[in-house]
Amino acid sequence: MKSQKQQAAEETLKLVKDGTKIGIGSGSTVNEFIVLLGEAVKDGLQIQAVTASQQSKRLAKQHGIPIIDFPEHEKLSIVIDGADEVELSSFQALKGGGGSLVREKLVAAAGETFVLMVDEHKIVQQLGHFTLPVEVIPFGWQKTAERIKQLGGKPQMRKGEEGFFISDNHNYILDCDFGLIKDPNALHQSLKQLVGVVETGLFIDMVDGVYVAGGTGVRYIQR
Ligand SMILES: O=C(CO)[C@H](O)[C@H](O)COP(=O)(O)O
Repeated sequence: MKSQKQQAAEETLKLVKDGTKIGIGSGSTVNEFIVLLGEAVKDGLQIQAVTASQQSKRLAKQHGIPIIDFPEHEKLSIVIDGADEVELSSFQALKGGGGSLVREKLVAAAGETFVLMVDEHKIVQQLGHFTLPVEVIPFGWQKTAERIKQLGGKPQMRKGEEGFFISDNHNYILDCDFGLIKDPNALHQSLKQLVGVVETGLFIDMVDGVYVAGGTGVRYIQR
């Protein structure tokens, strides 16, 4: 039997059109999508893809998907990604559980359409059950953590296999508990103003649609 992640990935694949350039995010749901996309490429689908993480790039290459560098001047027709939480009344999303939030946001911003694939437990009334990943510059990170505390967050350094987790951009991730987030945009703006913060996992006004997989199948919710 197919998992909810596989079902969501299968539906999302139908949005990928022949002859286009697409963006691919990261995470376990995206991994399912990459496997299916690889099969479609073997069956003749012609696409080129930009990946938002080294891990997605490796997997995409293994599955025969043609990879291109980040496009400087062109738009990607669609960008597909997973998420840790989505709030559907305003279509704000929280991402970065896999630590690739900066590149995911850059790739998403280059897309004409940005679509998420999630299973239903990731749909929330208010973001913030999942701690908010914030990518920070390693230099002086303790001071950056102090500044985040002054905004009301409880930052925890993310750990990797050996010591601190290091992002693809050679930065650290602070997983910050702000409780339930009443105003995601205001929090995102406040964090972005702090010295040492590179990016937050709040994806504000970026999401165009969400495939939600649940017990009764997959539904598409358009913004
Ligand atoms: O933001 C992400 C990685 O930085 C992922 O999209 C998010 O963590 C969801 O992952 P998964 O599909 O494994 O649940």
